[in-house]
Amino acid sequence: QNAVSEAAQKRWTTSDFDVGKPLGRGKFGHVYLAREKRSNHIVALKVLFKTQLQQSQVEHQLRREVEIQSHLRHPNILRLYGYFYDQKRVYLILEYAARGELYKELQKCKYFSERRAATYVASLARALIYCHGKHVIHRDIKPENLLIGAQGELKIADFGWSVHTFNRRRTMCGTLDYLPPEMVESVEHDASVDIWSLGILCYEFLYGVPPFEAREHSETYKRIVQVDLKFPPKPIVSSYAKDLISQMLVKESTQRLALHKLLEHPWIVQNADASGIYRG
Ligand SMILES: CC(C)NC(=O)[C@H]1CCC[C@H]1Nc1nc(Nc2ccc(C(=O)N(C)C3CCN(C)CC3)cc2)ncc1C(F)(F)F
Repeated sequence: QNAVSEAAQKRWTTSDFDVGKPLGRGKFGHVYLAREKRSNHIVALKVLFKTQLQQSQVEHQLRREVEIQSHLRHPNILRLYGYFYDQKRVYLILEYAARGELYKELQKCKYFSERRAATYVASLARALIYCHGKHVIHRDIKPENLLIGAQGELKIADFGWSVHTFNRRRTMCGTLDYLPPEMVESVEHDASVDIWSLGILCYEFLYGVPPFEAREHSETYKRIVQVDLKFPPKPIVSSYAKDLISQMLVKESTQRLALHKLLEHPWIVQNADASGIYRG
């Protein structure tokens, strides 16, 4: 039985790990560098306090996050190896991303070069094609949810908002009529929400700010629904990049550029490093 499938089934406890330095704070608790004693495998241990989870009523979201992320295997998706809990805490055993948080990197650089942005966008598109192929929508693609691996590759993390869209085929053989409301989950949107978010992310990689940012939420909301997309004169960005972003930030979700078409777009073809690794 290989280590991975063993990891998925094993009953873990904190005594299986040497817990090291804190990597930072997540939404519901701290994240620590840790080493699994038997395999010497370095991981990130995310510790969540049950009281906080209960207060925010996110237990079902956490269960969905664990269920979805533990089954995904892709180089640009952060692995979730397993979880365990004790009296007061839930522990997620996650892949350690050695180069840390992308949003900090973006803050430091202000904005990325077209090659770096295109390399990241292409690797995220490949990860989303993989997710959508498994009827999983991430729904929360943004710099804060992206980490950087040891080779400089991007890792989508935090599937807290992801959903497993209902596989209609499975239910279409039986009639929908007998399914209770909670089963016919109203996934009011489809995978194209991730294409929109990837377009927002591409813009922010190149300009350092998201396209519809405004002082007031009401203002941002208006700019989004009107798709009030403007490209500032600085920093200078190629017209190919603007063309790609304009094809993704389309109000009609069915008209957004499909992810496999994105990978053939001239801006991606000319700028993205095929391995998904930005080497500077
Ligand atoms: C997606 C999600 C929303 N985000 C998170 O969960 C955040 C919340 C806290 C940490 C991060 N979670 C993770 N972080 C890593 N790696 C990592 C993070 C930070 C640094 C870093 O820059 N320092 C330690 C620096 C070193 C220098 N000092 C000065 C500042 C901190 C280096 C490596 N791997 C896996 C995870 C994961 F996701 F598995 F938990």
